[in-house]
Amino acid sequence: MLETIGLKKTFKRHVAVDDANLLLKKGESIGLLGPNGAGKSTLISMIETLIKPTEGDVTWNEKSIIKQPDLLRPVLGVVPQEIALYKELSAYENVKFFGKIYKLTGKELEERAEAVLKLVGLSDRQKDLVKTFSGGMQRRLNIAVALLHEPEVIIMDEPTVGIDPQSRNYILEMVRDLNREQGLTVLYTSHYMEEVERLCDRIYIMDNGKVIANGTKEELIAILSEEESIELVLEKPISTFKEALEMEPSILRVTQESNGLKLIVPKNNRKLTRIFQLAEQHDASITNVNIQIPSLEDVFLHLTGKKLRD
Ligand SMILES: Nc1ncnc2c1ncn2[C@@H]1O[C@H](COP(=O)(O)OP(=O)(O)OP(=O)(O)O)[C@@H](O)[C@H]1O
Repeated sequence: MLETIGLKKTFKRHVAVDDANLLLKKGESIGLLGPNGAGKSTLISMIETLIKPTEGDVTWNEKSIIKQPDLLRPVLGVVPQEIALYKELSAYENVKFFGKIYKLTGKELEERAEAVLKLVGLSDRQKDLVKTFSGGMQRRLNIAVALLHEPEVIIMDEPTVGIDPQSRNYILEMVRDLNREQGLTVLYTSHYMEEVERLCDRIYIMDNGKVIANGTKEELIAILSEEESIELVLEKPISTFKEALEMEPSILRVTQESNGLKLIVPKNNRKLTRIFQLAEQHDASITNVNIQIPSLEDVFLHLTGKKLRD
């Protein structure tokens, strides 16, 4: 069991992480969601014992790893946000190099190297130089390196940023299998709500250094149980129509979407007639209306006032 207790990190006068309490139980998969600068990487770096907290503690099976980093390090795998590989070496050479850092040698190293390359689907490219790999293949190799020493816990910091959909899908399926079938405990940070929804048992939402909510997807959505969203598909954007909707007391929030507007309104108080009246007044042509129960994205917006990928 991995736990952060009142964790805080201050850089000069800027509080990057403030009183963060996270609990990651054995075999669980948790997601850490937050906009840029929310403090996710700083929080993770403290768990990885790469930076020291200003206040608070991180415990592994109830023992402080701030005091004894070596309790967690041997069982922790880390997939950093930036790809950390030697581009002039082959995939196999990279894996062997990092294996030696984990103190693997001889037959054991060879077996583990083969196993992780197979797991990430790179066995047939193992002799090729990393510089010839696509971004997605490099990410997969980065994950292979993190799994070499058969960790119990893996921390992945946005492991699918900037890669092709096929590699992304491969990585998501692999992490899911490792968690569900092999019991690997996973802490996964992402900008992609759908990834966290797909992979994680529980989700922590961070903003401005604070953990502002946590729970299962259903629990988080229940925060908005009194609300629903109305999607208005518009022929073309009309800024005065958006402004008029924003002024309307019965409409809680208005956000711009690619093909129109999304409104959050109280349940049972949709005031659709009023919306259509305003559309007419502002010459806005509504081509479609969808009424939906809130999504996790709506919860995020409700809690942080921001879209996840602003
Ligand atoms: N070494 C540092 N010195 C000063 N400020 C820092 C340092 N590291 C992070 N910060 C600041 O702390 C805040 C949190 O940053 P952090 O990188 O943890 O956010 P994040 O949620 O991981 O964002 P992203 O998704 O962009 O990686 C930011 O305002 C950042 O500028």
